[in-house]
Amino acid sequence: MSLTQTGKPVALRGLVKSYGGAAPALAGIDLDIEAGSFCTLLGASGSGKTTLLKTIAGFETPDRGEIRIGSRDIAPVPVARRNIGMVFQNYALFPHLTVARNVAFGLEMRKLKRAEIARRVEAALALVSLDGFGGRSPRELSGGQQQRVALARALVIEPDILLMDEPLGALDKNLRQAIQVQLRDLHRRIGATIVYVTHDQEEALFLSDRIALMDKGLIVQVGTPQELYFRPANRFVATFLGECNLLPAPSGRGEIGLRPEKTLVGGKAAAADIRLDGTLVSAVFTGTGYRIAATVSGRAVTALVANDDPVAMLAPGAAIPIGYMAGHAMTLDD
Ligand SMILES: Nc1ncnc2c1ncn2[C@@H]1O[C@H](COP(=O)(O)OP(=O)(O)OP(=O)(O)O)[C@@H](O)[C@H]1O
Repeated sequence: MSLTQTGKPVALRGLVKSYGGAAPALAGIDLDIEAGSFCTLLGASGSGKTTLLKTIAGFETPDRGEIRIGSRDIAPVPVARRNIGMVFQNYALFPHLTVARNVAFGLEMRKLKRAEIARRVEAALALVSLDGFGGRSPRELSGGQQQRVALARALVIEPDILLMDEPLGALDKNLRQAIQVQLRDLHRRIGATIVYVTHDQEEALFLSDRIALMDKGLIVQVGTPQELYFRPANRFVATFLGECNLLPAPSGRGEIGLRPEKTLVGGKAAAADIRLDGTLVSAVFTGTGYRIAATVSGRAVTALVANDDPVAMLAPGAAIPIGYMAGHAMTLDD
């Protein structure tokens, strides 16, 4: 048996949630998540990501607004009947139960037949590459393996949507990257709708079909990773997602955003559409090249150059031309 399924779409309308503090945790959220897509809620600490996830799950009740999963309004539906899978940072496995019993938990609650439970548990463990681990205790597993058990436990109930709150937050960087690859692959195979919370922008870029960037209880911009990276709506998005140089617009009104990889320095700036006078601050070796820090009229500018670029050999304080092609300048609303 496989756990392949078609996830359901999620529609959030005008969600407001206040805990009684000065500013609401959710200040009016509108968001459409396509069936079977991987949507990430990205934002700094306190932006409202977890509150939004808990509201969808049913652990928090919104003050206002509507949540639809598929065609049904889930406001009146209790947590246990929402058919939502959940995975959190601290795996919350039952330490006294075997891996198989942990995974079986949701199915036992639903009173499925024993043979059916065994079959689905086996399929779920295979899905997360833990075949043969059913008889072990969670204590005998690594952090990454425990997180995969938590994932199998969430998937085994064939949820309409899968909510994940910083599931890789407790893992070290190498393991996190390995599990990101597995998770992306798994999502492609099973077709579940996933709503994923992280504050790690690289993780969001790597995993998501769409990213909803949150700030102060609002969604600032939603789009594909490429849309947010190349067409940020405003300065906040431009600087939150990836690095961004901010320079005065050639028109003299407002600023433009320029990615370091589109920032030309030294000889390469000679052919640029827009040329500026810069001063070298430092050139730091990164392995793949040098990271150039410079200033232009008192503003900090970062550029990336190849290992053999003569600019990297100059002394700090040297005058260096800086430039960019007009098409690479990102117009920012504010
Ligand atoms: N149970 C609660 N009682 C009171 N205030 C809360 C509660 N939970 C969250 N908040 C407040 O609501 C706001 C949003 O918190 P939330 O946990 O949703 O943010 P987050 O983006 O998930 O942050 P983090 O990345 O740190 O988990 C914060 O100002 C937080 O202090």
